Amino acid sequence: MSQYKVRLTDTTLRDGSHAMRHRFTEDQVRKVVRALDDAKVPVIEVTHGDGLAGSSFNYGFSAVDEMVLIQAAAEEANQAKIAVLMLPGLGTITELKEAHLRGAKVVRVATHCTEADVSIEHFHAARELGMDTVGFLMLSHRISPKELAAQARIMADAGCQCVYVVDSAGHMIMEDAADRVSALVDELQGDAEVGFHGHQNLSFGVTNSVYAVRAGATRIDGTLRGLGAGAGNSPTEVLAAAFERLDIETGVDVNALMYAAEEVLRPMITRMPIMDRASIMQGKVGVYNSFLLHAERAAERYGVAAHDILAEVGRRGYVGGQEDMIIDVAVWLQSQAR
Ligand SMILES: CC[C@H](O)CC(=O)C(=O)O
Ligand SMILES: [Mn+2]
Repeated sequence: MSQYKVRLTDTTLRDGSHAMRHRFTEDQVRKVVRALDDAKVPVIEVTHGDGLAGSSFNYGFSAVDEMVLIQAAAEEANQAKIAVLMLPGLGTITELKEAHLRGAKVVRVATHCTEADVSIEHFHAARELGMDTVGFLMLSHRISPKELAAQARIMADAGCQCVYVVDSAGHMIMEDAADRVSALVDELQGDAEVGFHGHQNLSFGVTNSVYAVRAGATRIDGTLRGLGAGAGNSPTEVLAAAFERLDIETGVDVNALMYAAEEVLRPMITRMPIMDRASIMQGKVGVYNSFLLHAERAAERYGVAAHDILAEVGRRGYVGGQEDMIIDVAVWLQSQAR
């Protein structure tokens, strides 16, 4: 019997939505959910890339109302639970209740790593609805393992059943992930599980996930073909194959996942995330991956380089939710060039 057991969550239809500019159609969602469900992936996340109610001028409009997509996903899934992401303040309990009515069974409440207290009400509401609850501490590299563990404690005390170390910038390298996961496991003492969400900016998404599992994480995120924000996520099919080789039990069908990645998702992809100059810069300086497309748009508009914008955003320490301030940086860089 394997020493390690892990529950995979696939977020192609949420984090992958960033790379798709939030253009997934209902038919695409149905096909991807069917394929992931056939591969026995236990949790599938479906929402606008920025979570419930993310469809907006600031974050980019969804092609199809996310509630329609959530319901379609719930209709297609036989064994998988459908998860939704929410950022308190953007998504509210009103949207959470509607997502639940449409069939969502899991909510992942995402906050900046120092702001766990803004999730308390959302966890209370989700538990009252009978949903599974997950906390998502974004940009987890920005604070020490000990400080992160204190934030995880706030989430667990509010009713969160699994707290994730989230490498939103793909900045972490091996022990960065392991030390944070260990600190959370020590702090939570079984009051909540610990998860890990990796990105590929420095090509460590899968390796960091292995380190996270060995440090005690029991839930790991991925996306098919690594479709996701910035340089993309840890690819679910690679995680599954690597875990199989390492005797880490996932319960998924690796061949069915490879089919899902290659035959089902690949033809839908309009922009494949890569480790290019801008996304490597995000990993190097620790900038939120969701900023990439915003920086590219500002770069084109103001005639400056996206990687320069992202480097400056890193110096200024911006966090998720400050997307509009990327324009300030682009304007400032343009003025410096004159
Ligand atoms: C919108 C939140 C963000 O994309 C969540 C996430 O996947 C991350 O921080 O990596
Ligand atoms: Mn992500």
